Amino acid sequence: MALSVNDTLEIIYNLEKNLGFEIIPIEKSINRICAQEIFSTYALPKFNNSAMDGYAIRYEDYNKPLEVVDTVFAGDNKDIQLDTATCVKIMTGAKVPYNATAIIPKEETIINNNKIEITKNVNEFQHIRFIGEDIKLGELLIKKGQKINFAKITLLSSQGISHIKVYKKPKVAVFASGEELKLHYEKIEDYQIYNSNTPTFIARAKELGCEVTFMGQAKDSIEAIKELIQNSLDADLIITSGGVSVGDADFTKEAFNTLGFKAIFDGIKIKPGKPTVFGKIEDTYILNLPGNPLASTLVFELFGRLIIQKLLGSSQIYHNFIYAKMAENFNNKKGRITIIPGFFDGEYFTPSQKRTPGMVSTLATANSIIVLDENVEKIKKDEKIKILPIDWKFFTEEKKDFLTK
Ligand SMILES: Nc1nc2c(c(=O)[nH]1)N[C@H]1C(S)=C(S)[C@@H](COP(=O)(O)OP(=O)(O)OC[C@H]3O[C@@H](n4cnc5c(N)ncnc54)[C@H](O)[C@@H]3O)O[C@H]1N2
Ligand code: MOO
Repeated sequence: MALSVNDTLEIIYNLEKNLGFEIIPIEKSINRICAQEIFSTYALPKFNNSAMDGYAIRYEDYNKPLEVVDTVFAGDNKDIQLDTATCVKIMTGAKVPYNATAIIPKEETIINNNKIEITKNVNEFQHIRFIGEDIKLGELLIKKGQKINFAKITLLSSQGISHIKVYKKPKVAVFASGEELKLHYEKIEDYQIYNSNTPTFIARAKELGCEVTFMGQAKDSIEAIKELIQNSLDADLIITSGGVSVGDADFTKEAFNTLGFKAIFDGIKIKPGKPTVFGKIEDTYILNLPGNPLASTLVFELFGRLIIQKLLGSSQIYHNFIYAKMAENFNNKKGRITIIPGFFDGEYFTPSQKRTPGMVSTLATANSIIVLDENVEKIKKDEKIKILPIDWKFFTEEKKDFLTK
């Protein structure tokens, strides 16, 4: 029995997996998922320091000529106390004297006989960067399950943290079966086709942060498929495609079953991709996608990516979306939740024209999907829709004015 989309998603949200971890240098942690809570061990700034090259003064003295009694550079460790009508020359980043309550930028002073006069209005505490105003001591900086990106590296390095605990990359094994299939580097006959699904899922699983192994390609026989499955069982997830429907040569399901496969779901009430099967042999999850190239990739984008988020240890396991407008009137056959690929230009979503389940060309020009409720029959031009990005570096080939005015 095919499962509803909601039930399928609930199963994925609640998947269980013991995730291994490793401790690695932060330089190697980009795109990895943090497996610990990281708290600050230093306040930042560590001490009150100057935001300008200029003079540190006592605010109450600002309208007097002030004698320059010392100079402090960034990195100096001087404990200075200002007397009445004195100031110190100070550099950006240098420690502010204990009782200094304003910094005067150099260009707002006139210096004469080692005394400065201030030429502009002064506000109390101006240009002082106060201890802890950026990061407080003991503040939670990175949560378990968050992805490390360049900005998290900023946090870690600013705290002098050299190594962190991250979840191990999920091991993903990919293979395909089908007598008609050949790999892209093989010679093919007129009656054969290239296997495009396996390279697709290898590439996508790598993009999503997995350690991926290509296991090979089985002939359409139970024995051949069984061998591939057995060789893949040290993976956390096997992704395979094809052989799930009812054709006479669809042996994949049978091969899995003879190896103790426990189905978690068998079929999803979705279009395309209904014959998707998901289950487990021992500790290895198995996602058996339909053979049709577009069907398998779309179903993977909606469900497979979330399975991978779970296996990565990410706390972001739900789809987010962007509101957009439909670029044209659109008709849909109602009855099943439907995934429509298309192109989002930053404002409008244009459904891909060619999008039948067996096509391979569609996603190369799409960058997002919309998922239509089973009752949707029509969407009007300009109607508000929710898009799920599938290619999320937001650059464009078209020159655009991106300034908010
Ligand atoms: N009588 C029925 N026939 C079909 C049904 C059905 O319910 N009743 N469902 C259709 C749907 S929906 C889909 S999707 C496909 C699923 O078929 P399989 O998953 O068993 O896949 P195959 O039969 O092996 O192949 C389908 C199609 O995809 C091509 N293919 C397969 N693997 C690859 C690959 N690695 N790279 C590129 N192309 C691949 C294959 O050549 C076929 O054209 O079943 C429908 N039929
Ligand atoms: O999974 Mo099939 O491609 O729905 O048509």
